Amino acid sequence: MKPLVFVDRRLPEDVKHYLEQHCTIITWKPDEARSEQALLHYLSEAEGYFTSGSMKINDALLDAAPKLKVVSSMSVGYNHFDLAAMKARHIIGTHTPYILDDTVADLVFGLMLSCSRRIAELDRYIRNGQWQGNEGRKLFGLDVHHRKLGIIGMGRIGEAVAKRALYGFDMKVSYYARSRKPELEQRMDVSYESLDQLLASSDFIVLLTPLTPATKGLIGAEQFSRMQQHAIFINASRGATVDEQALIEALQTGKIAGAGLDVFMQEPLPLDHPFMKLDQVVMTPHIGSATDATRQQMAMLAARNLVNALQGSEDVHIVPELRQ
Ligand SMILES: NC(=O)C1=CN([C@@H]2O[C@H](COP(=O)(O)OP(=O)(O)OC[C@H]3O[C@@H](n4cnc5c(N)ncnc54)[C@H](OP(=O)(O)O)[C@@H]3O)[C@@H](O)[C@H]2O)C=CC1
Ligand SMILES: O=CC(=O)O
Repeated sequence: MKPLVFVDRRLPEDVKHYLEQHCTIITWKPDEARSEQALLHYLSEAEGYFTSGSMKINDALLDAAPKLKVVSSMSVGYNHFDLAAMKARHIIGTHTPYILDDTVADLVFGLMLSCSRRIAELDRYIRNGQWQGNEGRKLFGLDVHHRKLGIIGMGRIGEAVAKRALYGFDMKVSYYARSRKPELEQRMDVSYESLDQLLASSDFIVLLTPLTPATKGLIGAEQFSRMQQHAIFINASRGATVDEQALIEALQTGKIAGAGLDVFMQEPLPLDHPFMKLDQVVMTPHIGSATDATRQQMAMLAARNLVNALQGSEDVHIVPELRQ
């Protein structure tokens, strides 16, 4: 008998077809309200759960899903996994690393360029009928090329960002991570700096760590105070890695020049959020990996992870903390 799996999102046709060959799929009914209660009901019989990160995989969910063996997340980040709760129940938790690196790195560069050359702000300027044609320096921005980029979290995506900076924009690149990376430093012209050094010396600072207990609030008031006044800060990791109130103050008081944000403490961001009033902030709605091609590959990889894990195959991207 095929295992029952709950799928919490619409799948591309070929991914659905692949899953159906190996599993019996249950999913939301058309127009069904996506309540937690309904989800727990669906999960009560499921052996597999295909998710995208919107639900916390915690004790409450796992208690309601006694047959669950595998949670396959269509994301590389897995801060929605309560690792202790999953470990205690021997749940296999999988994610989709590598295939989205270039797509996310492209967005990071988009945010860097948009902040420094004021693309979003000046788009609004034209649309508002403000363009006179004699503005001069008023519309000037900052160069990206030949400046210094500091990457906090030099993993898969960090490396893809570094590549663009070094080979596309002739930038100087330094990084901070938990461990120093001699192999990477040999392969690419990047150098390790302490967090404080990196913050003080970089023109652009890109945050790309996972959200963990150690990175929660990693960048706060003290860190913003170390940055240069012309620095531009980009967060593409998770909202909670930054103290948003401290970021707002740093922007309002001119401690830093701008911020490009793809992730927020509260998503979707409420309309009355202070970021909305800051022209020097460029925001995107958590779309780092959101291209058709990349999302298609992520969906297929998540489906293969689910099927392979249910079949006991080792060809599965289990998150590091849950590997045997
Ligand atoms: N905005 C979006 O749409 C997307 C956001 N993301 C986010 O990006 C994150 C990174 O993804 P990816 O590059 O694949 O992950 P990796 O695991 O490859 O890289 C993570 C990096 O963060 C570093 N790191 C971890 N903990 C700390 C810490 N406490 N202090 C300093 N550095 C730390 C790691 O250090 P070390 O190498 O020393 O272990 C590593 O260099 C994801 O977890 C997710 O949150 C991912 C995809 C899309
Ligand atoms: O935020 C997206 C992810 O893949 O993680």
